[in-house]
Formats: sequence, C-alpha cells, structure tokens
Amino acid sequence: MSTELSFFTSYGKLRIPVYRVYAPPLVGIMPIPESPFTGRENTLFAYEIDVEVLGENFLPAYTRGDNSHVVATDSMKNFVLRQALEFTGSTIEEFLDLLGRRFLQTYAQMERLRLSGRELPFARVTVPGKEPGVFAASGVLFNRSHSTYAVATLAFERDDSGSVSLLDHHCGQVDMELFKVTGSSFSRFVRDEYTTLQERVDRPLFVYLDVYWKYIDDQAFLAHDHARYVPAEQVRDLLQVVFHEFVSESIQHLVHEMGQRLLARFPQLAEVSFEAQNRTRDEIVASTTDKKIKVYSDPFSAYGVIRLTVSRNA
Ligand SMILES: O=c1[nH]c(=O)c2[nH]c(=O)[nH]c2[nH]1
Repeated sequence: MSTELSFFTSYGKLRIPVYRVYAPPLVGIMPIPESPFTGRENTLFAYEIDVEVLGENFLPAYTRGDNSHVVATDSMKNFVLRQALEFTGSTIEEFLDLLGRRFLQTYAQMERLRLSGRELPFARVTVPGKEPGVFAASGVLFNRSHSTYAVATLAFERDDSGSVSLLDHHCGQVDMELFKVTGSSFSRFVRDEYTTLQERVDRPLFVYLDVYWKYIDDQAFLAHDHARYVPAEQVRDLLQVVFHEFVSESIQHLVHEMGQRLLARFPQLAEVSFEAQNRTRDEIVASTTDKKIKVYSDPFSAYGVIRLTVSRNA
C-alpha cells in the first residue's frame, strides 16, 4: 500500500550582493519632526538580494530528477545583477518590485516568488573641505558600516491571465543596539521565591531592537513621487527620539510608546511590529564621589525577549 505524501518546496539564490553606483537619488520625502532625513543621494545603492521561487511547477526536479522547469539559481543571480543596471527607481522596495515583475514575465516556469533585500550600509567619509578647518562628506568614498540596516520583503504571483500581482510585503529596520544610561525603570513586577532581580527605578537600559512595518496601500511605497514612502532612516530616528524622551516602566511600555508614535506619524501604515532583546548590563562598581558614574559588565548570557504587533483597526 503506497502512502500519500505532500510536499512544500522552494528554491532560489540567497545573499546576492548588488552594488549599483549612481542610482537615482531618493527625493520627495515628507519631513517628520523626529528626523533630519529627507532623502539620499544613492551614489552607492548596496543591498543583498534573496530570490525564493515558490510553487509546485518544479516538483518533478525533486521526485524524478527532471530539471526541465528549473531555472538555475546561477541564472537568477545574473538576472538580478543585470536588472540592477536598468533600475531607474530609488528604493529597495522599487527594486524588488522591478525584479518580481520581470522574473515572472520572463520565466513561465515560475508561479510565485518571494524577494528580500538587506541593506549593506555605507557612510560617506569625512574629508577636508575648501576652507581650512572645515570638513565635508566625500561624494566618492564610503565606509562600510556594520550596524543597523534596512530590510524589505515582497511576494508576487502570476495569475491565470498572466498578469503579475503583489501578494504581501513588509519593510523593516533591524539590528539597532541602543543603550540609554538613565531614564528607564523596571519595578513592581511579580515577586516570589524565584525572584532575585532587584527593583530598579532607574536602570541603564540596553536593547537590541528590530522593527517591521506594513502599508495599507501598496501604492504608498511604490509610487515614484515617494510622497507617502516611509524611509527606514526616519523610522530609526523616530524610535531613537522616543527612547531618548520617554521614561519607560519596562521594554513592553517602551515598544508600545514607539508603536503609538509610528502609527500616529505615518497614517499610511497598517501595522508595526517589534522584537526587542533586553541586553541590560549588570552594575559592577559605582563612584563614591559622583553617584552618576558607574561601571557595567555583561550579564548572564540568556536575554529577555519582548514582542509587540500594533495594527490599525479597519
Ligand atoms: O523591561 C523589562 N521587561 C521584562 O519583562 C523584564 N524581565 C526582567 O527580568 N527584566 C525585564 N525588563
């Protein structure tokens, strides 16, 4: 007696590095009070791209070794790099949109696709300007920065009529590492025989933070005027300002405040979500002459995790 099996398969190419120089600048951004960011030059538009092909078309490659519907992942890498040259947009979402539509128009073998982009952040190097003692940002030299970066994922499908539609999306800013030396507390929590943690009315709060957002309407992030586009730099700056200003009772309280401020600032967003890790350091010694001066070191290696999704009610 044969057993009925079902399969879920996907294949693709991950972490395709794309360094496009002199992409069109990002302009038309609405300013917000929490951020100086109103656009970027895009002199160096650098991202890693993931291509994942979904569907059942290529199941025979697994079951019978029949590759007749398999697009080589090496060809996918070449396709992405070639499209990067023709790209006339300014954002990672526009680039993923171009890739999704072109892949599905080019390859009848592909039914559904998931495309992700991960920013490779570079900062402009500071160099002497025209006047002695005045410094300016280089227009040609960039320093790779290994810190927080933007991400985006878009999913596409081709319907029976052959037209391509966007199924799903999310955007994000990840790997923020923010240390606030004073102005956070964690107290009045459950105390029982397992509790060793002291009540802290003022603790140094160190959090690793990822934030993701979804738009109500796809056109808000795909329209070429960028009037409703939410740049990851503004989201990052807004979250930093909330952390700077807000005296929180916990990380739960802090991410809730961040979520409220983001949805208030950007009415085009449907949902924001957070994953925060508590990386607060242990106090080791404090100065006897100035109570403000203290030394901290690493805590026990397990860390607390706090998640929150805030959605707009329809
Ligand atoms: O902000 C915090 N939330 C918690 O749930 C928690 N738990 C803990 O031990 N420290 C903290 N801090």
